[in-house]
Amino acid sequence: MTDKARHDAIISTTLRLPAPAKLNRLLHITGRRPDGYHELQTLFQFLDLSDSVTLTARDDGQLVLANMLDGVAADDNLALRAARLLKRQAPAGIAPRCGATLAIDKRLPMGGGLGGGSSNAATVLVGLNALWQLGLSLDALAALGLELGADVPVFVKGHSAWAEGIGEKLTAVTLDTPWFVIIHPGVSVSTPAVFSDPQLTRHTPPISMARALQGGASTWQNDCEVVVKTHYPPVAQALDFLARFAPSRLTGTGACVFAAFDNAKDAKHVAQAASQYGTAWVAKGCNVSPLHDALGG
Ligand SMILES: C[C@@](CO)(OP(=O)(O)O)[C@H](O)COP(=O)(O)OP(=O)(O)OC[C@H]1O[C@@H](n2ccc(N)nc2=O)[C@H](O)[C@@H]1O
Ligand SMILES: Nc1ncnc2c1ncn2[C@@H]1O[C@H](COP(=O)(O)OP(=O)(O)O)[C@@H](O)[C@H]1O
Repeated sequence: MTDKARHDAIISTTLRLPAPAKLNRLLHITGRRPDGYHELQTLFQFLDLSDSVTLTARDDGQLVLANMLDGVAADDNLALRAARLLKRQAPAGIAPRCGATLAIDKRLPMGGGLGGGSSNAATVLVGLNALWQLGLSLDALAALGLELGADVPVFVKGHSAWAEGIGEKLTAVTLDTPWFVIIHPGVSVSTPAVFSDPQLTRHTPPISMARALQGGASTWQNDCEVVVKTHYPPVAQALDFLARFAPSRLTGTGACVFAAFDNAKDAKHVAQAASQYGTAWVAKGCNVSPLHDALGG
């Protein structure tokens, strides 16, 4: 098929894809790099709780955001930035006609530690790679995604992972898949502010992946928790509420907190009782990202 025939075959295509949330089941900060970024060890897991991203191919070469997100300028929107970045990788013959309209149906709280923005970006990279038939590997897309944010590669790769570096050195792992109650305590936590806090634990001794997995969920900690609890009392209150039922943790730099349950019934019961602590969701952990499920693995 010529480049033009290939392109003509796809211009009327629309893909509606999930952009799932993630949890950091464990998050250790093990050092600080000369560029100010922090070295991490983390266990990423996806949730069956997602934004939805609709990608409609267009042949005028334009990249258009169909809807704006509150407080995010179009040029800063990670979904649009991902599309622009990918378009620059298209072969010269078809690049001028690689266009798309992007519509984001937001369910995930922004800046909540669930990685929604990074996930939107990853879904756009993976989805437009398919729509424009660019044939880039997941590894190549993950490397591109890292230019947009430390969390983008894991969403591109699409499997629960042990991550090191700034979150980009990924080893796929299989974790337990409990039901989670996730609470957003209604405050906004700034990731840069947490990482620049003088009180942050920055030198947790690195552990091996095997040891982290052997220890199991009861041993998993988040090094950002102390600082975030101190500055945001509603986060501390939501953690204390969940801890009445099961071990509770912060995800990422917050503000969302979570706890794991064996069954949906118990999780729903706790979520219903959580209303005074914020917005609560019940979601199941998954080892394969809903994005990759939707694309057929
Ligand atoms: C720490 C995590 C864990 O998942 O937190 P959440 O953002 O999900 O809460 C992430 O790695 C965050 O990833 P992401 O949100 O993509 O971060 P970026 O945009 O790359 O960085 C935002 C800012 O956080 C700081 N930062 C981020 C990651 C890191 N490993 N070290 C850092 O010091 C830097 O100040 C950077 O300017
Ligand atoms: N498509 C997007 N969805 C969500 N947030 C976005 C998006 N594009 C840019 N952002 C910005 O990225 C920040 C981090 O968003 P998000 O990934 O949802 O949270 P976190 O990094 O805390 O897990 C938001 O506060 C917002 O300003």
